[in-house]
Amino acid sequence: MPQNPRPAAPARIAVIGAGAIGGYTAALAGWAGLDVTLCVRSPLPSLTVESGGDVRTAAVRIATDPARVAPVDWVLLTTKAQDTSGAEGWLRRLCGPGAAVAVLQNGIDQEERVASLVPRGTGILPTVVYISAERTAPGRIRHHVASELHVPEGPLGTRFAAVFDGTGLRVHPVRNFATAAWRKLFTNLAANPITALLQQRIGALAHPEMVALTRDLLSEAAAVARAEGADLGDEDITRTLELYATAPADGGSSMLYDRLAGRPMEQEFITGAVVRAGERHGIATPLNGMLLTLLRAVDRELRGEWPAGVARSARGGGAPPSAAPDGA
Ligand SMILES: NC(=O)C1=CN([C@@H]2O[C@H](COP(=O)(O)OP(=O)(O)OC[C@H]3O[C@@H](n4cnc5c(N)ncnc54)[C@H](OP(=O)(O)O)[C@@H]3O)[C@@H](O)[C@H]2O)C=CC1
Ligand SMILES: CC(C)(CO)C(=O)C(=O)O
Repeated sequence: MPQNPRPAAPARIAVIGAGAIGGYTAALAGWAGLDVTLCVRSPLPSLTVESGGDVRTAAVRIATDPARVAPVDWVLLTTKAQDTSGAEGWLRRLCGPGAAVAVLQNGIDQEERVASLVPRGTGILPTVVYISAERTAPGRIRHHVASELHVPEGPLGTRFAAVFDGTGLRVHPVRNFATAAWRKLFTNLAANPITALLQQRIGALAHPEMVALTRDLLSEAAAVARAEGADLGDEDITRTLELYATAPADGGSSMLYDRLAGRPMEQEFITGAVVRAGERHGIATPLNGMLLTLLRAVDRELRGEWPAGVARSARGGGAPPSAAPDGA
């Protein structure tokens, strides 16, 4: 028996995406001594995270080319859901034998989104993200509140929780993951579309009219969630309203940040997931449907797909055409 066995090598982690969630989770893992490679689409000199008044540079290696990375133990996929297929090059290089991918994305179909993009036999861990963070500039992340992930109970979830033990990121394996995913979706169904459409922060949801609208949106979604097999009830609606009421008023949502930065939004995977599931079960979702239609209109503008003359910017900031001239 050797007298001084060598300590086990730190787990090798690759995080795909250097946005709010990727940047924050990569930084926590790096500060805890894990071996972290941050896989980026847009090159960055470094990554800095601001949390609780502290500003620190993350201890991560930054990679820009999938051809130059080696297989790791865990891949954290943190792109927006609509960018999942664009990450295939990274996934195929990073997933060797024994590797697993944790999908840190909002919505309900995380596993299905990734299954065809990874080598056969790669473990896929859908992951519910309870973190509020914002990319304020390239390579600069502001952490607002919370550092929790929920994963399905089982060997993969246990392995994942063990890797992140002591990093500050709390990983909770949960028995009924479908319910956990829908419960998280509830927290997005009002916050994300409403903040993005209004371009206002979470504090906007505190007004009594917004509370009533949120309750109606979530009641509609609860019927769909139950039809999908999730165990959600009125207490989940109340819990979500409490969450909004106690969230920092100046926090936002990932959809608001996309709108403000002019990036495509995730509406098809959040509001769209409810509307599509409602259609499958013959359950009407008029409020969510209306939000989806409005979000799609904004998204077309963000993608530059508006017919000429229709975009908001084309109307300019001047007086409407019918306004009477000064002094008339
Ligand atoms: N922000 C939040 O508070 C929360 C977000 N979520 C969810 O987490 C997920 C991630 O959100 P968030 O971190 O906010 O998103 P961001 O937009 O902040 O970050 C996404 C990152 O993915 C990168 N990316 C996209 N495609 C690729 C690619 N092919 N290769 C490498 N990087 C790529 C983007 O690169 P580029 O810099 O080039 O745009 C960007 O840096 C979403 O599903 C969101 O809904 C969940 C809970 C809270
Ligand atoms: C709004 C929040 C932080 C959860 O409530 C979120 O999940 C998001 O920004 O997408």
